[in-house]
Amino acid sequence: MQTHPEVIGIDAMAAKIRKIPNWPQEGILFHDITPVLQSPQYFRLLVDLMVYRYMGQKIDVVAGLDARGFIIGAALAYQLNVGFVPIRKKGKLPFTTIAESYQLEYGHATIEMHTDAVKHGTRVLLVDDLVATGGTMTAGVKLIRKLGAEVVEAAAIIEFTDLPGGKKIRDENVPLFTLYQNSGSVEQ
Ligand SMILES: O=P(O)(O)OC[C@H]1O[C@H](OP(=O)(O)OP(=O)(O)O)[C@H](O)[C@@H]1O
Ligand SMILES: Nc1ncnc2[nH]cnc12
Repeated sequence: MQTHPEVIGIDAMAAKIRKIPNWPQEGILFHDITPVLQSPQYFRLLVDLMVYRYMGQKIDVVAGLDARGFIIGAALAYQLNVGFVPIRKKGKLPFTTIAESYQLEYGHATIEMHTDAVKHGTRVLLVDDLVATGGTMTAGVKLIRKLGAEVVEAAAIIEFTDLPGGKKIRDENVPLFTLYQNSGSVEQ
């Protein structure tokens, strides 16, 4: 019998995202991207799909949101041949910072950015793994804009369609690009 190689595509990549019910708290269906990152084929697909989207868009810098946005964002920045800026959870950056507090699906947090990370007019691509309520991504947009830079687009692997994150980001006049959309809080 003939065997067929696994078809590598967005649907197959999405199927690799592991769903953990009630983590980190009751009622949350946690979407764990580590199986995607562990696979050389799917990690490459994920980064390459974003590289092809942004390679002609005159991106000056990729900003990644703590912590999973660092993994995708740094690989993307390397391939686009631009710098990488980490937007970190409060208290981790050593130089002068600006801060923004926000709510997310399972709590609240504050993120910070170095004041010299971007300049007026810098064209920034903002990256994370997942958009749920959009609180984290929107806080990132606000930080970048406080420094006078432009958010060309916000990009993530997953967008939850049953939460208002996508709308919240687009209401800030920031285009949102996601590879995969699902009703995140409901077991499929
Ligand atoms: O759209 P939102 O409701 O804001 O949720 C999305 C954010 O939540 C997760 O990060 P988390 O704060 O759990 O941090 P981690 O990456 O350090 O786990 C995820 O990686 C996004 O950054
Ligand atoms: N359900 C979820 N899974 C993974 N990361 C998240 N960030 C916010 N909500 C999340």
